[in-house]
Amino acid sequence: MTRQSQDGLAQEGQPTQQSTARTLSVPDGATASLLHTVERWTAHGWLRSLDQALVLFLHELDPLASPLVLLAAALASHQLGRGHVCLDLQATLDNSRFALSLPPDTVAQGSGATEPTPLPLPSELLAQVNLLQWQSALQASALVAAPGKPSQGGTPLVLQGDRLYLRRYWQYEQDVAQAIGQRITASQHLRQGRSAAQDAILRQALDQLFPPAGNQATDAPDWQKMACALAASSAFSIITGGPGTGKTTTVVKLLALLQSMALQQNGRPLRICLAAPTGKAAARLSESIVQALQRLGDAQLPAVPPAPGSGEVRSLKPLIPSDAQTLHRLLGSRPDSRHFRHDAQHPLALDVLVVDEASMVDLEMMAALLSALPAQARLVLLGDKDQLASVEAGAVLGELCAQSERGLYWHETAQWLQQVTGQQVPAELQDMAGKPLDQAVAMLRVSHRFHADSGIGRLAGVVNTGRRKAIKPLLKAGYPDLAAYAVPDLTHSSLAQLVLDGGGKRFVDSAAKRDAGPVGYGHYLQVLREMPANPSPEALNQWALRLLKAHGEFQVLCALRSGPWGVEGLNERIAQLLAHRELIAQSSGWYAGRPVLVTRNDYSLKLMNGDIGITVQMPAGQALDAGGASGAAVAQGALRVVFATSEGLRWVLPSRLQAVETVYAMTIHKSQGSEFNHAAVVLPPSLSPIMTRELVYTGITRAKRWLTVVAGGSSNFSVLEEATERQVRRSSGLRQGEL
Ligand SMILES: Nc1ncnc2c1ncn2[C@@H]1O[C@H](COP(=O)(O)OP(=O)(O)OP(=O)(O)O)[C@@H](O)[C@H]1O
Repeated sequence: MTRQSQDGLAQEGQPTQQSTARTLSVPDGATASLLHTVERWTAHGWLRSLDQALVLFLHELDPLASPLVLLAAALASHQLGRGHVCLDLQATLDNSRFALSLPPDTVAQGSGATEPTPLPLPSELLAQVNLLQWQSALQASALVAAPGKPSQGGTPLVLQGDRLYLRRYWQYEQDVAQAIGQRITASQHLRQGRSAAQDAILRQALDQLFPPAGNQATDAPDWQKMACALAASSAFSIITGGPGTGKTTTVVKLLALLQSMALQQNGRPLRICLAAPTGKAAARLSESIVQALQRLGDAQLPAVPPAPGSGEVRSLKPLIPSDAQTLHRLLGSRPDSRHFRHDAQHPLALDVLVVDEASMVDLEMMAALLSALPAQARLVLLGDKDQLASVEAGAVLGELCAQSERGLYWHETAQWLQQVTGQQVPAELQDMAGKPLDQAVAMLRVSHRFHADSGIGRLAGVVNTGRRKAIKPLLKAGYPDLAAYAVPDLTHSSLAQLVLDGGGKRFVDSAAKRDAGPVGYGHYLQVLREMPANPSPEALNQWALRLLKAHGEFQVLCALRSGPWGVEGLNERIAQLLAHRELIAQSSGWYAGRPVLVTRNDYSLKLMNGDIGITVQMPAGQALDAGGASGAAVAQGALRVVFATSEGLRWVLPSRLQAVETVYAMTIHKSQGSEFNHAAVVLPPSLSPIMTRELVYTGITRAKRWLTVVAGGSSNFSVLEEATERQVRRSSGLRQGEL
């Protein structure tokens, strides 16, 4: 039972000796009660040990700290584990039932039924507390720094309005806001100081790069052209948009534009770097840049002056790099340290940095990146603001783009865009209440990948705008690229069909039933059997590339890790199924055909978190080193796992792979930054806290050509409908200031 303490926080029965013994001093009744509750929450897995350790540390630092402060600290730390940068006090009071990450049914039942005193919930503890009381307790605490208090440089907690931070995260947020703010201010001065002659040159280059063909028929403004103009005139810019809206196409044109301007101005090309948060995303960016460069006709490229000392006409294309690297590699990560080789004292040597899949960049990484960026360098972030936020705390891109649907362009921004692009910003996207940041964000609004009759594009749009009622009719409408069906249990034949041959018969499109249709895992396992006899190293490498490509054609995605409909259950079931069909020799351990996902960067093996490899049985005497060149001969039948990395193929001994898992099924979280010709999103029978609009949208948009949506159990897609209504709002204060 809970009763009330003097400071308004409800308390439970007396603590055990064990809990008080952990603290340095003997706490008073209310504090002891809170410490006891925190201990029990941790024991039940409602809090992390890390959260409890923080509370004990704070109590040691200040034995007089109010239980309200200790509770706030526990919840703030817990929120970090859920991706929130801070604890939003008001939101917690409004919805204190969900202050801990418990499935709602566990909350309702409590879990202390078998214990002497029922386990109190945060909602019970906070029942009599209001925002003012909580803020006052925090303001008064020696552990908390807050505006208006005398300097409290070293306090572990910081209160900013109704947001409580652990100091480190408050600092990251300050640093990020300040660094972006500085770049935006510099850009405003830059744009204001532009001469009419400079704008005329810019307009000419933009007209050349963006010939008017595509958009004339629709009267829609050419957002790619406007995005390019905004980014070309800003030290910081964001180009956001859904799949296939042309982010890479635009950035390649931007880089061509920036190089041509640099060559005109001082004869020297810019040092450009491309990066992404994961190895997979970096590889995909490289691929997309190469393709976008191929599509860019020479006639579209602005003229550049001849190289000094030679009369030769220079081409811009070689000056646009296509090799992207991970952010960790760019910044120079060090083993066992959260500090990078590059920081404010050792800045990166570059003039332009393009970061793709920026929605996956967490706050700490963004702070590190901005601090290592030289003041004069330009930063361009690319990403889809509606995708899942980073695994670690923060939702930087989402927050910076929070207003991008509404544009909020100032009149002067719209006027300047009209002047240099000839494009009109629609009146409804102009608003003098916009902030400086809004002037640096461009949202691409037309998908060029999905046709008007594409089910994938429509489903993504319906989910993204929360139109729950439109989902089922859309799934049943017979779109050629979309199949949706229920699978009552994991042994059902339709799941087997999907996994083996892609379930082409389920698609309306007749092409889907022919060779060019969607494939399942049977496809790459067939290629596996086609290893050439006695191959030369080159022939083996060619075959391995074909194998990896075939594997990338299809992927089963799911929301959860554990349970029968999670990665664990599906991996086991799919492996059994393939073994039963004799497509693989066994369903556990290491065997030819086992696809594995790297779950941690391994710099010695040059493998990145997210890389996928296939286990293969080597031909007799084949001599290959890890890089695919000739090396020590391997015994007949020895297993190697082959990976395609940015530096070519790598052949690795299974025993050297420390952090890998089988990847017949992959969580949607892990799939971010990847795309598959055919993606099958398998939904669990019931809703779990992890299932949100962002998760489902991210899953759907992994499919490039074919999408299968499987409703597990008897849910009949209600899980999809319900998840669509749940949007993640990560607490943070990035947009609270002048940004
Ligand atoms: N203005 C345009 N007109 C016609 N097609 C376009 C246009 N812009 C891009 N495309 C085409 O759309 C496809 C996707 O373009 P791009 O790769 O640039 O998009 P993206 O937003 O980077 O996609 P992703 O979702 O892979 O990140 C490409 O095939 C490209 O040729």
